[in-house]
Amino acid sequence: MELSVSPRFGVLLVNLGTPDSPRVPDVRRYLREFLMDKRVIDIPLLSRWLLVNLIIANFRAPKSAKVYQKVWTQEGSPLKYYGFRTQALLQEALGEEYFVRLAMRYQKPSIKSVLKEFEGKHWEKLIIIPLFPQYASATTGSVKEAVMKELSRWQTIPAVEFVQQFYQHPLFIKAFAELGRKHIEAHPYDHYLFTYHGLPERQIRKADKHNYCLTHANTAEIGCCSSLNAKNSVCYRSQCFATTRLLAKALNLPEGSYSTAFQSRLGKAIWIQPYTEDVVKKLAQEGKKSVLAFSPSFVADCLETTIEVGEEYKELFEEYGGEHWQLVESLNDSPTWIELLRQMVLERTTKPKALDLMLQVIAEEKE
Ligand SMILES: C=CC1=C(C)c2cc3[nH]c(cc4nc(cc5[nH]c(cc1n2)c(C)c5CCC(=O)O)C(CCC(=O)O)=C4C)c(C)c3C=C
Ligand SMILES: [Fe+2]
Ligand SMILES: [Fe+2]
Repeated sequence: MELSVSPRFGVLLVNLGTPDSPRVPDVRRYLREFLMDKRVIDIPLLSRWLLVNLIIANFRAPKSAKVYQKVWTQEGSPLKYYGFRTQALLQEALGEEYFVRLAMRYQKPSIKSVLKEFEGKHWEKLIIIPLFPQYASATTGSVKEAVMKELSRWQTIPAVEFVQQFYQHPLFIKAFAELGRKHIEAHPYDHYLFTYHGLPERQIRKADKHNYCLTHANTAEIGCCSSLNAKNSVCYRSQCFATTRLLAKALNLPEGSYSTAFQSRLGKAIWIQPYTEDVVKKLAQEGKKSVLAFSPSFVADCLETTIEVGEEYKELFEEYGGEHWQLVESLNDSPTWIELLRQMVLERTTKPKALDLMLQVIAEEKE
């Protein structure tokens, strides 16, 4: 979209990133950059370097490349394709007072290169939106660190606001509920599964300044995450359970008909539980025949949704006796998702309506 007036506000959307192509060297380069991030693999530098450059680069990269080949489309990586669609649709929705760009935390387009487009212009404010609904140091935290590092080099640093999380924003819940409802209306399901990207338990404990999280004897049970409170509001696992509760409510799912689980474990450390793999097997063994699976830690379809949830867990479910498995597509370029982004920007760049009203009343009283 051509902008005819100078925009007042900059909007930077940042997603995780994806390889340039599904070829092994590109996947290796992507995994190296991603997993050398100390917020992602939070172990000492030497151990991380050895793990990434010896094990991951040689053994994981060729395996991951095969999976990337499956998810790749004519438009390339879905994560990038939907990222650019979102950028264009949000630019259109916000209009010429806003300048919207997409960057990736790893690989291209890099945060550094995209912020160059913003540098040296007069901004009333920059709004940075890490595209992760639930906060984790490995994702949102890492984006914030990388953006702050770049901005710190600017001569004039404008007002900047980061979106910290949106796991309970009414429009986020509405957007996923709308997508799920279409499937529910078309087919009855025995069970609903909400499967989120996992995290090492160690990272949850590090973020927990109250020694509150994961103190339950059986960390596979909901335990500390059964409700949100002042002690666990920064806990990624708690935020995921909160998203599940809100979606279950929006969709009128009866208590007991839905579960929360965590996928995509990497390495030997203990990750947050229950693991999706175990839950899928258990559901099939209990005699559940049809499952509708949501993946609400992702805002765009990617390897982790299309292949891991849509294909691998489906196969596992069928292997253990399940019959019908359906993945709910991600937000991708859905109108409610674009509206959520627009609202999150407007909430930070326009005066609240109540304030406008108050100012109007004061002005009228003076007259
Ligand atoms: C939704 C938020 C995400 C969190 C939290 C997260 C943590 C995390 N991830 C890894 C390791 C891998 N993740 C991979 C892919 C991947 N991860 C996310 C999102 C989160 N990761 C997305 C959106 C994707 C897909 C990217 C795409 O191009 O489609 C991969 C690469 C794929 C593979 O080889 O399996 C790895 C590896 C860790 C270690 C971690 C937390 C510490
Ligand atoms: Fe990941
Ligand atoms: Fe917690």
